[in-house]
Amino acid sequence: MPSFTEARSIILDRVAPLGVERVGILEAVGRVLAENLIAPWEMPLCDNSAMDGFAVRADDCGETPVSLKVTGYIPAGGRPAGPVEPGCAIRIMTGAPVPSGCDAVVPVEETEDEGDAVRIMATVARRQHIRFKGEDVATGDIVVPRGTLLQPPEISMLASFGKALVPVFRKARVAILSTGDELVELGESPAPGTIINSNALSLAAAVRQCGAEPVIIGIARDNRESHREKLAEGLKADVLITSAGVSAGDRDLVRDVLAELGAEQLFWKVDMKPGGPTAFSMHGPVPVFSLPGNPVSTMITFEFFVRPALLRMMGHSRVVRPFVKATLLEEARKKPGKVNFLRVQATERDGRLVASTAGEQHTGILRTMVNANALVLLPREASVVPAGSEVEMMILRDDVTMLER
Ligand SMILES: Nc1nc2c(c(=O)[nH]1)N[C@H]1C(S)=C(S)[C@@H](COP(=O)(O)OP(=O)(O)OC[C@H]3O[C@@H](n4cnc5c(N)ncnc54)[C@H](O)[C@@H]3O)O[C@H]1N2
Ligand code: MOO
Repeated sequence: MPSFTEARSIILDRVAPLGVERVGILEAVGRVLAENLIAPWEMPLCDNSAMDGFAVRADDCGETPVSLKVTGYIPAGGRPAGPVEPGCAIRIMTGAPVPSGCDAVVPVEETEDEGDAVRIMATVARRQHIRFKGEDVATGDIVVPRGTLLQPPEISMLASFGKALVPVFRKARVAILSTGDELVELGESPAPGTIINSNALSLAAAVRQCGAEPVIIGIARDNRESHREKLAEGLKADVLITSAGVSAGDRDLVRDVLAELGAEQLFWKVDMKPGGPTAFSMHGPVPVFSLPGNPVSTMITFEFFVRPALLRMMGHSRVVRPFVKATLLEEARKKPGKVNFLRVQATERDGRLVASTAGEQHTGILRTMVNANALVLLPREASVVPAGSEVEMMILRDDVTMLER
């Protein structure tokens, strides 16, 4: 039986980035750039002022205070002005091209207005307050490499070079199939013995959170025909996720029917709890994740196995949530023989991460998952992990280290 890291490696060895598509620049946020952005021109395009003030010749300002005749004005967006005569200055705004002959800009705060002239009060160094042509980016520089996750700074760079359409890795289309005769759809009333198909929604939410596109294809009932029909439909997507029907029950048909449809099973059962009965197979290029049906197990196995795969398929290079060190605040107990993941509430206390249990840890308890923001790894052979132990913890929610104000 593979460990969860071995199982994840088996998956990641089998998946690769999908194709490339061009999307509008704002649609590209959160996506991964599929081609290097090479600067088609330099930036800035000309020497320009970094301050509102006066463009001067530094040589005229050897001894300050000194008065210079103001012979012109260049606003931002103004045209580059001709050479400036010795003893003269040009009023200039931030971003405006520095006129030829000038080699420094004096901020307005360091001057006094004298009508037709300006009095320069502070000392002036050559090159001060000028943004030089090409100092940011040279023509031909790779300014955003292929594989970069696009965030506002990269969007700024793309926009600066006129890229309205951006090549990004395609979104994965992820089919989500629930299985089981006990399931009813959201909107129907549950009765004893039935259960609302919440896994389809939690999985769709998780898929969407990864930036992929969920396609909920409904419920396969507990017979071979229904499984065959629904699984075949799901296999048309880039990825198929099923929930339930993978443990030892006599109606657990998912793996069987997948094999019948030609899928190659790469593992079934992982050394972890929750999530033990997870199976993974490939049907041609389509990865198929068969997740256990307990809603908690479904979400946890999505985190460990599906999320990294979807991210890789969409071009991300950082695909695995890390484990960080934390101090466990209460004793945890378990049966030896399997790695367990304890659902915890993580917080930062005096600069250290601490974890306390998020509630009853039975896999059937959904509320504990709602209360949790992290998982603590309890090692395979441990039976008691004492309070105060340093443990490995995986943070699941992005706001854990944000401050409440
Ligand atoms: N004899 C054994 N029994 C079980 C084992 C085992 O190893 N031997 N493993 C247990 C573990 S661990 C888990 S996890 C579950 C996983 O079983 P399945 O994946 O086959 O899922 P089901 O038994 O069909 O359902 C489990 C549970 O989840 C509920 N469920 C199912 N689908 C949904 C859905 N779409 N939305 C919400 N809830 C769902 C279902 O009603 C059950 O309560 O097996 C143990 N048994
Ligand atoms: O592995 Mo099951 O997912 O423990 O409840």
